[in-house]
Parts: sequence; C-alpha cells; structure tokens
Amino acid sequence: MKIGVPKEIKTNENRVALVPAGAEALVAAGHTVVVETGAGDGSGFTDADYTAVGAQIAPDADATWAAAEMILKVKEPIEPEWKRIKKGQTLFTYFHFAADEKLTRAHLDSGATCIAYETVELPSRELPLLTPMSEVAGRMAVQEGAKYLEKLYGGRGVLLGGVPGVAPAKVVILGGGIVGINAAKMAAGLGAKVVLLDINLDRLRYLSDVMPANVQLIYSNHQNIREQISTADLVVGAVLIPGAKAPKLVKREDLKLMRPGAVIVDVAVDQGGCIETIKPTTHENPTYTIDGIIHYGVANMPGGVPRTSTLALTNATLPYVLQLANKGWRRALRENPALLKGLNVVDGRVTYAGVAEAFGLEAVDPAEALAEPALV
Ligand SMILES: NC(=O)C1=CN([C@@H]2O[C@H](COP(=O)(O)OP(=O)(O)OC[C@H]3O[C@@H](n4cnc5c(N)ncnc54)[C@H](O)[C@@H]3O)[C@@H](O)[C@H]2O)C=CC1
Ligand SMILES: CC(=O)C(=O)O
Ligand SMILES: [Mg+2]
Repeated sequence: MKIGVPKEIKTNENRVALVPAGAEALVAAGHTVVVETGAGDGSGFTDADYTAVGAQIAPDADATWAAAEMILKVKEPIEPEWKRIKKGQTLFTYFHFAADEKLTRAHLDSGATCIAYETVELPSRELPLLTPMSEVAGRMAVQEGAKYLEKLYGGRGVLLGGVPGVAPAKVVILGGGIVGINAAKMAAGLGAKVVLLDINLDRLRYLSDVMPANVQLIYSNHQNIREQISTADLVVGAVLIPGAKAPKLVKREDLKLMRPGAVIVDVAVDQGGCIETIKPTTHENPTYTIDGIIHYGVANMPGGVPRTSTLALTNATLPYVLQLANKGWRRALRENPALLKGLNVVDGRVTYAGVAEAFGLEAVDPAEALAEPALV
C-alpha cells in the first residue's frame, strides 16, 4: 500500500504521525511510505532519518496526498487540506467530528474512509489511541494551570504547592479518566489540595485506592461541582463521553461563584468542552478571560511537547497502522472490533452514533457499511 505522511499545518502543531522506526516497519512489510519534506522536523526527525529506512520524501503536501491510498496524520485535516482528500482514500488520525459540523460535512463530501484515533475502543472500553495523548494533556494541564495562576499572566498569584505556613492551592478536576488521573497525580505531587469528581462510582473506588491522601474523591453532580469550584484556584475539565459532544458541567452563571484570577484548563475542549464558556484556542494565543476567570482551551495540547507526544502516540498507533496497511481497511476492521469502533465516516455516511447524534444525521451501522462490496 502507498502511505502518505503529511506535515501537520495546524498552528504550532509539531507532532508527526509516523516516526522513522514505524516507516522502517512499513517498508519491511512491503509498503511504500511517502513523507512530506520537513514533516518530522518539529519532533526531531529529519528527512534523512526517513530515507535511511527506505521511505521517500515528497516535496510538498499536494504530492504527499496525491501519492497515497492511506494518509496518516495527527490532527484532523483542516480547511486548506480538504481539497487534497481523494474519494476512497483512507484517513487515519484524530478527527473529533462531534465538536465540528463543518469538518464533519467536509469529510462526508470527500468520500474518504475516516478512521478516528479517538474512538478506537478495546472490549475493556479503553481508548488505546487517545490514552497516550490524554496522559500528556492531563500532565500538561497542571503545568499550564500553574503558569496562568502566576500574577504576570493574570492569575490569582497562587503557588500550587504553597509553602510551610501557607496553604496550598486547590485543584478541582472534572472527570477521573486518563486525563483526570494524570492531572491529579501531577497536582498532588506538587502538594496541591486536589478534588476529583466523576459519575462512575467504580472509578471513584479505584482512584481512592491508588491516589495519595491529598486527593479527595467526590461524586459529580451540578451541586457538588458548584460547591467545589467556588473555592478552586485551578479547574481542569477532563470528562468524556466517547465520540460525543462533552456535557456542559460548569455553566456561565457558575463562573460568578469562582474566585477572580482562578484558572480553567478545559482539556475536553476538543469534544466541545465541559465548561459552557470554553472555546478552542491555540498554543500561540492559549487563554482569554471571562468574568475574571482565565480560560485555557488549547485543543491540541500535546502538540506543545511534540517530541514526547509523537513518540507516545506512534508507540500506540503503529500496530493499527500495520493492520490497515497489510490487510486494507475493510479486512482490518472486520478482523479487529477495536479498530471497527474507529470508523466514523465512510463513502459519505456517518458510522458513529455520537457523531450522527450531534448533527441530527442518520448513523449507518459500521458492520453494515463493511458488508457492502461497493465500498471496497
Ligand atoms: N485538548 C487536548 O489537547 C486533548 C484533549 N483530550 C480530551 O480530554 C477528554 C478526556 O479524555 P480521557 O481522560 O482520555 O477520557 P476517559 O474516557 O479516560 O475519561 C473520561 C471520564 O469522564 C467521566 N465522566 C463522564 N461524564 C462525567 C460527568 N458528568 N462528570 C464527571 N465525570 C464524568 C467518565 O466517567 C470518565 O471517567 C476527551 O475529550 C479527550 O478527547 C485528550 C488529549 C488531548
Ligand atoms: C487527542 C487530541 O486531539 C490531540 O492529541 O491533539
Ligand atoms: Mg484535540
């Protein structure tokens, strides 16, 4: 199979979807790998690192897309990339369709087969291709939150860990999945007082076994959330309903309960955000203020630490990339139910219920879409 790896063009997105070790594995399996010149630069991989393992370098994005039956990316194709998508081409990347109708319609119109990293799901309900980036983003959420709490950035001027004689800051985390547990570990390690809320009681029980004593676990409902954020310095949004739009847990009027200069980092912004007032921002311009509360809404946080993130992401994606390349998307999805869960759009139809629901579209059963020979 011919596999294309374009350079990411979203603002300050320096990750790349395939590292030289992955290119080597694909070439060894008999595939042709075409990498856009400079695609690996931001993560510390040169064109020469790719050619050394048998990949080809394309001079620009057009040539990379045109050559490929399957495109490997990190972020969803953005508007300048849409014209390059070919009917029947397989796209394997993060999409987050439910948060963006225009993006969804562009991919429906393209006729491409869109397999989303974020909805690949194991029988255990784990999301193996979201997990590594959630680990990065959860850890970063505390780093970024700590920065914007500094007075210089408009924050309350509070140090997360406090010092002897002065109380530590309070960090409230909404959602105790991968982002939540990683944020909690970091905040607790720095000495903050941490409160984590989730609706999954089994998850709260598990967290109570593994978390240190400065992490308190509370059931998530609107009343408890309002009570907790009223004394928070940093709030981290970390909820997820896989593939669907995030529920709005903090309403606009709730901001009035919060302390001026408190910071919200809504990691869930890529699925629309769990804070009513959040909107997507970029690494270049990450924050804005509403009612005295600093909002951080970067939708590709791991892009800020591309070396770590690229390695972590590609460790997880490569086994799936090899299955898609070796078997073609139909057989790979038929033989791997986890990968089948990743199918969001095929031949102009939505195959993921959460995405269809977000825009009032009809969802086609992915197994049914697979069964149609016309879509080979
Ligand atoms: N902004 C960025 O750069 C990045 C964003 N993300 C996003 O972060 C979000 C969280 O991802 P993960 O932690 O991997 O998901 P996860 O599935 O591991 O955890 C989500 C948690 O939210 C909980 N939850 C659901 N409804 C809730 C409610 N009403 N109140 C409290 N908790 C609730 C679930 O029980 C679950 O424990 C996703 O939207 C993901 O796409 C992930 C990586 C990077
Ligand atoms: C998960 C995601 O959207 C990201 O890593 O950018
Ligand atoms: Mg994202």
